[in-house]
Amino acid sequence: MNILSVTSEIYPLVKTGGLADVAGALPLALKSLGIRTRTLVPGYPAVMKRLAKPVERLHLPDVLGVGARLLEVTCEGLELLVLDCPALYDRVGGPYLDATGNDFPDNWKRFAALSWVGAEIAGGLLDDFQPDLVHAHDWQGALTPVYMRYGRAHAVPSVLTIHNIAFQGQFGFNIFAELRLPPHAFAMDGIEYYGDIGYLKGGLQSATAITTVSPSYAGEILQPSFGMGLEGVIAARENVLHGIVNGIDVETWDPARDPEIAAPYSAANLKPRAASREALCEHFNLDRDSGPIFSIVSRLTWQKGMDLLPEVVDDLVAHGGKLAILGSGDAALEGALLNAAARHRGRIGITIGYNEQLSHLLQAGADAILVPSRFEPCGLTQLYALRYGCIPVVARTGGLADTVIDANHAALQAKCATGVQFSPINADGLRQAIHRTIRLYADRKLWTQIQKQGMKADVSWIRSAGRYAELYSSLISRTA
Ligand SMILES: Nc1ncnc2c1ncn2[C@@H]1O[C@H](COP(=O)(O)OP(=O)(O)O[C@H]2O[C@H](CO)[C@@H](O)[C@H](O)[C@H]2O)[C@@H](O)[C@H]1O
Repeated sequence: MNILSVTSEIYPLVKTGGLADVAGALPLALKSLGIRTRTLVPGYPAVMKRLAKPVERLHLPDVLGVGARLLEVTCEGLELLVLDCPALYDRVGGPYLDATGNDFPDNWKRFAALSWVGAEIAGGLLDDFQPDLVHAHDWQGALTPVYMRYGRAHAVPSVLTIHNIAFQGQFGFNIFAELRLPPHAFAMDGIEYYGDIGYLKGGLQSATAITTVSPSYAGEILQPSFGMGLEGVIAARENVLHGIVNGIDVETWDPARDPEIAAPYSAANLKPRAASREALCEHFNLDRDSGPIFSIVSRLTWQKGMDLLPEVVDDLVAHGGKLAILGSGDAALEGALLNAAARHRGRIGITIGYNEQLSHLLQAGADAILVPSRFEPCGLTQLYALRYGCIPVVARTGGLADTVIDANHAALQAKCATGVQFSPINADGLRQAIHRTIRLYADRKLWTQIQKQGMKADVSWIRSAGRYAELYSSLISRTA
């Protein structure tokens, strides 16, 4: 089976969040099931500099009006097709934002071009690679099924995965002519979205099947409170909606072999965690007392519930806890958390920024991680935490609810608890969850039991890759 994946990020080449982790890990997991995935990604500078001896497959003189090349290369075990289009991607900044943090004004064209090329490949652009199915991700890949539907690849099945419905790719009608879609694509069952153009909306209308990254979130996005305006579109396609929980790359995230942590350890011997705890205290300038260390590895945004933190930190410290924060995002939140750290020297430490290495040390050295997200399609940090014996303290929503077993009385009795869940998702809920975690931490035997139980949880891709494989097969056989 040949799959074309279309994504705007892929670990380890370019990552701003969980999409990159999934786009990077799923092809490797599918490979062991005999499924070959090639991934189409934009040739940002971060990608181009990682490519060793890429092969130029095609010169594309007119990708929505700009010239481009399609390169082929294998990198870190991933088979990549790189859209090298300097006019669209050779920029200072990240994949979506310029150096000052603003959206590139032509993002609509940058990702329409990616999707257009994806659809062309589905339609037979490459003589040695005919995808049996196309798997597109988020709004940046969402026009792929749209171009397929209105073009020559209409018979090839497609899957669109929603990783974050908060980002929908909505643009003014004025771009329509430049997208080179037929006039009838601007319709309610196409890409028209409240008089504008909706990339994710169009993708949801056009893909053969829709997935999101946990069963609970698949149910939630049918409701107005989570669907962010798309609940009606999704409800109309509920019969092709699937929730498949994410796995993690258990090779990269393995406390027994992780070069980024102070000492390797496993569930059989958790003692070496102490070395990472010490390194973490050193980095974040935290007191060396035995109080529990909570951690945060997150975008500092409302989605992630990070605005709740300033409201609970004084209480966390008053109860003997410490907090190590790694994140960046909303400037006002960064300011509030820097202020909290300044008020609580030795108890709260913060590193503003994105730091992959440090995120590993936090999982290995902290006692618990706080994930108070307002909504969370799946969430990956709690899965890394489970694998590292760092107790996840999570809001009861989406994939967080599906992957962490709350340490309630029954679960503790049955020895199956792996973390702490809380609701309602507000400052009081989080405060209560922190109190409960501190009480659990005081019982060292119980705490170790929860750590070990979490480390036993299957967070690998094996099961979920199997579910994607089943879905792909069923769609391919239906359209064959
Ligand atoms: N400052 C920092 N330094 C280093 N690493 C940092 C960091 N901030 C975040 N990260 C890392 O970025 C990733 C974040 O992934 P998440 O799944 O938690 O959320 P995200 O909202 O990006 O993903 C969306 O897509 C994914 C994938 O489907 C869903 O799990 C999720 O629910 C959805 O919102 C993790 O690998 C985390 O360790």
